[in-house]
Amino acid sequence: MSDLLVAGGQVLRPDLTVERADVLVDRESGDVADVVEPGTADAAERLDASGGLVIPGLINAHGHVAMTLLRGYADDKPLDAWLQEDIWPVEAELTADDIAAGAELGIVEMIKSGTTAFSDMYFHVDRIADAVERAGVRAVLGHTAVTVGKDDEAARADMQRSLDVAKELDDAADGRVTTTFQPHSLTTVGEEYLREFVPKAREADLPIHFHANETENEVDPIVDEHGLRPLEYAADLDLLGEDTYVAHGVHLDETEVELLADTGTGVAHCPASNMKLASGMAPVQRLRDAGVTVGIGTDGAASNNDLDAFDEVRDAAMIGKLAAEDAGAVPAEAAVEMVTRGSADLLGVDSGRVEAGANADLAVVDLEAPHLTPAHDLVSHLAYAVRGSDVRHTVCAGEVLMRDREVVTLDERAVRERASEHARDLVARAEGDD
Ligand SMILES: N[C@@H](CCSC[C@H]1O[C@@H](n2cnc3c(=O)[nH]cnc32)[C@H](O)[C@@H]1O)C(=O)O
Ligand SMILES: [Zn+2]
Repeated sequence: MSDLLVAGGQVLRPDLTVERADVLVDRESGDVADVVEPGTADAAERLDASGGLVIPGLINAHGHVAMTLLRGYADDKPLDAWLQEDIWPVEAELTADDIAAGAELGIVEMIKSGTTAFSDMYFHVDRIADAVERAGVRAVLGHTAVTVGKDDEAARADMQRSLDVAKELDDAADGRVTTTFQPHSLTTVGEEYLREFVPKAREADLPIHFHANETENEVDPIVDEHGLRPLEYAADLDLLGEDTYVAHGVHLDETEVELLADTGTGVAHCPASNMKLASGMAPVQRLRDAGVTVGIGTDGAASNNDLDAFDEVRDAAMIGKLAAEDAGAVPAEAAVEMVTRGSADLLGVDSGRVEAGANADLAVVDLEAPHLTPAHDLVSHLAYAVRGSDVRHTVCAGEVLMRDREVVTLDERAVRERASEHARDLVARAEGDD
């Protein structure tokens, strides 16, 4: 038998109701086989969910996982200054081994806080895919291309690399890795390169992911140069569509919201990063009202500064109310829906719901804690009160990744030690070069 039974707890159903049930997992297919009456099924392996809530593993729709190495390295600056003065000079020194160490750290952090899938934009992506494979999580990866500051040959090579990596790594790690073509943003990739390479990505049927409308500094130059709003410019470049999702979408006008809705383009909302870099407040309720699919992401650990998706759900609910000036905006159900079904839609994975046939990507949240007492409404708790450290077990593709708060696929202590070493050496190299 290759079944796993997550037994003895309550289960969050796709309609966001909660019931007492056991979840039967078919480890062969990696799917949920059934959600059954408590005590009516048995299996070769059991995970104890008593006193807990079984939820779909959270899905982190946008980030840069290896940036865990830069956590706390540079804070308290706006995006442009932060990237140009602090982050890019250090990233220029990053080796493939650094990125492997940072990716492992980020993945361990996500497994520990109940995240089973993430979307990532970075480089040395083969090493990130390798970490994903060993850790057992699910990821949508890609090589992020930047052309500003590069000569024509280097710029074209970077764009080509984004295409090549997306083709090569698609379906890696037994299908747990899929890919996107990734121009970094509309201001860090020149128009000529977008005109040349976006059609190639479309031809190859590659989904597309890029940063858009994150800060006002990113909007104004496009309006000045093209006389178009950034997403109108993106539409003109054939960048929008059902298999495109943009990160951020903070500064959007009404035309752009409609463009997103009409083209089926998704938005990965990153509330903590937007607050920390003072980028602005994404109009999340307006996007949802217009029918835009919104997922939730942490962005990199250097602008957050953690990868706990529960924090992000709470931030999304909070800042969504501020942005709409309405305490009824982005209610708990909406926030929970975004980090599960919404993010799953963006990533193109059949996760984010505990239901027969869906991927068995699950987390069990321990409810026996003072900050989760009493339990009037567990969806409210998931949005406003649960923390990543409340997660007891994590399962992805039917395999147990964390049991009783202990990560079983990677050695947490070794991963932390290796990452600390790489981070220290990296910063020494970068600062020594000045
Ligand atoms: N720096 C590389 C490739 C970029 S990877 C993705 C980039 O996104 C950067 N990044 C992280 N967070 C954000 C954000 O919020 N907005 C824009 N870029 C970000 C990150 O530091 C990283 O440099 C090159 O020059 O070719
Ligand atoms: Zn980002």
